[in-house]
Amino acid sequence: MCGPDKWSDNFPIANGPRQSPIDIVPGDASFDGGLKPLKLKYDPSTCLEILNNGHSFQVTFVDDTDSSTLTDGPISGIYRLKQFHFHWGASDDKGSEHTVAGTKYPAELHLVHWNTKYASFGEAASQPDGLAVVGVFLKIGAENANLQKVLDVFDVIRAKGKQTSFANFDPATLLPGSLDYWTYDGSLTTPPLLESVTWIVCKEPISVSSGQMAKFRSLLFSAEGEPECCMVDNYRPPQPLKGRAVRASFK
Ligand SMILES: C[C@H](CNC(=O)c1ccc(S(N)(=O)=O)cc1)Cn1ccc2ccccc21
Ligand SMILES: [Zn+2]
Repeated sequence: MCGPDKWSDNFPIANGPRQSPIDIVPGDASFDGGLKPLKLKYDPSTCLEILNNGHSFQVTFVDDTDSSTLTDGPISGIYRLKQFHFHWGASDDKGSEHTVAGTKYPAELHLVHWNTKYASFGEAASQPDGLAVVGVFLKIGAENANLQKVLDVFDVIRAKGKQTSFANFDPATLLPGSLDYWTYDGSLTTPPLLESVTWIVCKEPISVSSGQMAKFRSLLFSAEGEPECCMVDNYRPPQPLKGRAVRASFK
């Protein structure tokens, strides 16, 4: 498996100056009163499909209009929602990409948005201000009924390459009550590891039950007809901060 340790062979940017994820140390983050509250406006009718892409599962959205957008927060302009996906572990003690003072969460949600000053996601993905990803930690607790709507279609997308239509899902139902956040300049956490992401990591986690985490682990990295390989530990470990500032939207 070409795990994270091998990525620098093919993607030298893996050792670049603004790689993600990072360990967020709350005491080292500087409160910035100039940061605006996040403004997330999502239209469930833009939800299109859900697919197993072999390294996670993702829910993709129609992004040819400003129906589902991220504005304000640390960014300027309008960023459109392209997709959301998750990262998780083989057990409940690991799985998130960002960590908080060394604490790993069992999973992390990423809502991926692209800057509409560029013509498309693909073009934006190679620009330093091209993408904005909202990260939300998942913490073991009560069953999450909104998340369950996504898990209920896993049987149809169990193997790599499988996809199915997925309509009228409102990603706002996966957001925590508080949208307090940390923000820093970073990258995609999977190859091509492009340094084009303004990261916006929510301080408050959402809940997931242990049984629901087991459902995540029922997905496969492998395609149909291949030896079954459980989709687990699809997270990149924290990368060097290299002098970057992490700002907090809250005191
Ligand atoms: C970079 C793209 C594939 N990667 C991603 O989209 C991606 C998004 C978010 C993360 S994370 N874990 O940091 O949130 C990681 C990878 C390939 N690609 C290149 C051009 C392009 C055009 C349309 C669709 C995909 C395209
Ligand atoms: Zn991700």
